[in-house]
Amino acid sequence: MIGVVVVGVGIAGSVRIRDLLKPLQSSPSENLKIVGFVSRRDLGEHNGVKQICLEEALRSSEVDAAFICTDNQNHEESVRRFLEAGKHVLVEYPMVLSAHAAHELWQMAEEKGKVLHVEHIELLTEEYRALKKEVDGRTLEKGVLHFTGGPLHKQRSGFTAFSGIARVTWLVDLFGELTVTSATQEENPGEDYSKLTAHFVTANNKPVTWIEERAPGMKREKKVNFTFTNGVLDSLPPARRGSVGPFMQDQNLFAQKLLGQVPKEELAAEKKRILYCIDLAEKIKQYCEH
Ligand SMILES: NC(=O)C1=CN([C@@H]2O[C@H](COP(=O)(O)OP(=O)(O)OC[C@H]3O[C@@H](n4cnc5c(N)ncnc54)[C@H](OP(=O)(O)O)[C@@H]3O)[C@@H](O)[C@H]2O)C=CC1
Ligand SMILES: C=CC1=C(C)/C(=C/c2[nH]c(/C=C3N=C(/C=C4\NC(=O)C(C)=C4C=C)C(C)=C\3CCC(=O)O)c(CCC(=O)O)c2C)NC1=O
Repeated sequence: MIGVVVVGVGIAGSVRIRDLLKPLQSSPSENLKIVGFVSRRDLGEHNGVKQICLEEALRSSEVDAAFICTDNQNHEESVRRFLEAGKHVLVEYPMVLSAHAAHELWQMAEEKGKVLHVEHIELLTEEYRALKKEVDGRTLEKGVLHFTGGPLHKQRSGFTAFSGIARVTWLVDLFGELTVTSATQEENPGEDYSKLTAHFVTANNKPVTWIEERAPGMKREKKVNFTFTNGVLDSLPPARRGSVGPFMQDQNLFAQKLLGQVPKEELAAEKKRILYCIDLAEKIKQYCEH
């Protein structure tokens, strides 16, 4: 069995603990065993799982892997410490809040011979699968992806291009290579309002726009408007509810990696996409700062 600790017990951490306690039958996740969780708060236990301190988690020979489910600001330090301690790491997206740290930590994982897995559940939802199917094979003329949601804690979540990396990942997975041509951020701290607008071009020089807008009371929603040579897609296609939730699918993928069941080419493509998207986020940040 592969011993796992969950670090950070918020929405994501609680789902992780739940899924580790109840793996899908005959799935790779059955090889994972939760040995405890780490929290900066004193929680004692959660769903019958005991709290252990960070130092113990790093030191314990029972712990083979850590799930980093803390706020974005904490990811870099936690990933680094668990890799240094010789543990495999699963980290919730965004992996870290700078391109430099992302490349450095990936290199570190490779030197240590450890699996570094970044959760990207936005690619595993039925909503996205339906969209991808609709877009596949069509030629884009121009596109807009507009996300809205409630405000985030700026310090803990990091710059919008990183906290919203799931939208960048959608665009890259749908349309391939993108180049940032400009980006701006409007903010009204008094009203907790923020709006990021980033402009890209595709490899064929077609414009793509990403808008990430957050304010109190704004519904978590994604709107698309994609113009193709053969028509317009102006809403997300309907999707059925999947039988396996995205976090559980992600956990299975991580377990498969630990078991050496994922082909090298697939691992390399995934790493390339993750670092490529983080590099785009860094570019967007630079545009907004200048
Ligand atoms: N929620 C989701 O659906 C998804 C989340 N993610 C990613 O997962 C990570 C964590 O996100 P999420 O779980 O949503 O964030 P939360 O705000 O729910 O939790 C973040 C951290 O805050 C601490 N915390 C949680 N509740 C409280 C509380 N009541 N009082 C004080 N501290 C608290 C926990 O750390 P501690 O236990 O150490 O105190 C926790 O790890 C982020 O990187 C996010 O981007 C990615 C995809 C989907
Ligand atoms: C209800 C409040 C609620 C909160 C606070 C919430 C937080 C939240 N959801 C996220 C993504 C995500 N969240 C979900 C799904 C969920 N996540 C959930 O907490 C729940 C309850 C579901 C599903 C019913 C998915 C699939 C993603 C990936 C990005 C996407 O496709 O939207 C992220 C990562 C950053 C981002 O992409 O914006 C955060 C912080 N999501 C919420 O729905």
